[in-house]
Amino acid sequence: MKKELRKMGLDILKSLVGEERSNISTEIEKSLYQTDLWRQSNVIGVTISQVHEINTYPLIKKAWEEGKQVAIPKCFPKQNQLVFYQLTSFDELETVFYGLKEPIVEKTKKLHKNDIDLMIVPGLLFDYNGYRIGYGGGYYDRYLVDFPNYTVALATNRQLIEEVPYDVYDIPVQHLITESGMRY
Ligand SMILES: Nc1nc2c(c(=O)[nH]1)N(C=O)[C@@H](CNc1ccc(C(=O)N[C@@H](CCC(=O)O)C(=O)O)cc1)CN2
Ligand SMILES: Nc1ncnc2c1ncn2[C@@H]1O[C@H](COP(=O)(O)OP(=O)(O)OP(=O)(O)O)[C@@H](O)[C@H]1O
Repeated sequence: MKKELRKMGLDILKSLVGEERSNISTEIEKSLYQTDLWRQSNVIGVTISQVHEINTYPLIKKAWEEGKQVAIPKCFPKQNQLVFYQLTSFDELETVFYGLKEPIVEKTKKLHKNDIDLMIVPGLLFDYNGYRIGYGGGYYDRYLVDFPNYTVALATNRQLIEEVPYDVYDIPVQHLITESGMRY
């Protein structure tokens, strides 16, 4: 079930191309910047987007411009664990498995969970209760168990569906922002 939905979510993201893709990204960004979530957060946790994902590069640049700190995850696959590092320049990234870009440990400083004010959680499909389908690593579900601050996801309206099946360990996101604004 989750597997088919994962493919569906991935297909939706991959179907976004050209001007439509950039318009959606811009609308999502504008909505995010208008929220208190963004304005009141000094440290933003966010992934380095891949080509088919909602573009996070502009958000990262905007955060730096506004004097915010940016925390980027690195995967530790053996424990399925994420650790966040403070990125101050795109030169501090390296490409790892699946073409994922991650912070270079030697060039960046580790950030503690409590220090991240707003976590932008990636996902492929979402429902109205904040349940999400991710890539299946369970990385975020594990990380968010004792995450004390705010969570938000960015997606196109097409990634928002009636109901996502969830398990006991799934942690819903608190907020979802699409090209129509903050949906919840
Ligand atoms: N840009 C970006 N970076 C990101 C994420 C993301 O969604 N987007 N992540 C979001 O979480 C984390 C990486 N997520 C990952 C999720 C799964 C696998 C993985 O190894 N998948 C296996 C199948 C796992 C299984 O089904 O048990 C595979 O593809 O072989 C790797 C990384 C952190 N960085
Ligand atoms: N808190 C947890 N403790 C132990 N195992 C977990 C936990 N959360 C998730 N898992 C395991 O991780 C695997 C993947 O979970 P799931 O399918 O929900 O991933 P996902 O939400 O799509 O991925 P992600 O959280 O990385 O975006 C599951 O097989 C589950 O057993």
